[in-house]
Amino acid sequence: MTQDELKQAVAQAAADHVAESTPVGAIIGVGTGSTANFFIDALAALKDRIGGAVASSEATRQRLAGHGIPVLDLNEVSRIPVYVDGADEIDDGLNMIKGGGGALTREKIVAAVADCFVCIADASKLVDTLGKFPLPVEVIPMARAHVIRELEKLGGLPQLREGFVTDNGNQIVDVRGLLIHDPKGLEAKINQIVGVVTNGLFAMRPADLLLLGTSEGVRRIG
Ligand SMILES: O=C[C@H](O)[C@H](O)[C@H](O)COP(=O)(O)O
Repeated sequence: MTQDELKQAVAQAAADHVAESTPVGAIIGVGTGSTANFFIDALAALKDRIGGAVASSEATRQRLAGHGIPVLDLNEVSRIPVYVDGADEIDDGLNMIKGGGGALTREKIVAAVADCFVCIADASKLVDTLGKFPLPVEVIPMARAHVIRELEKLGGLPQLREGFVTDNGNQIVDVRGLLIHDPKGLEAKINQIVGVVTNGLFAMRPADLLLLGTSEGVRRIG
């Protein structure tokens, strides 16, 4: 199977999970990226059953709207039973690195409101130790140089993502060369650097369920 076919299979499995596990009229949290895009396409078949969706990025908002799925502002929503999103890396404790597409902050906000985080990923994303994928950090532009110096002190090789602006008007610094043995501790430590909005470690709020696309079928972990 190709990587896209694996992504499509987990996206369909997530849409089936939404249909089975949420009440009619539920608001669904929707992530960002190529795997999440397959999920949005699968979710379109449920648009008369769900109450609408909360988007984790402008790109996702546009794709949902293109399918005629109502998109709600998070501030109008008190409960999201399920949030479905991809990941750049995930370990067997369901801690993740996210933000390859730069949407980490809004993703973390929607995930924080959701009762259940379902991660959808092809098998290449499952790793023993997080950190091979450069860790994205969203920074307030005027703090960029300060944050880069502080990230260097943590042992990483930070690099500005040139020409990229997040949906929040900020910049992304990608940190290479980290072997992350304590994802929760590092997530907290980086978030304490003044000028950091958030970083792409999702360890304080890991996924609850991983739907992993393999050539033998979709594996459920968690
Ligand atoms: O900012 C982007 C998100 O965190 C994505 O969920 C992540 O980068 C995975 O994207 P993809 O499904 O395209 O590999």
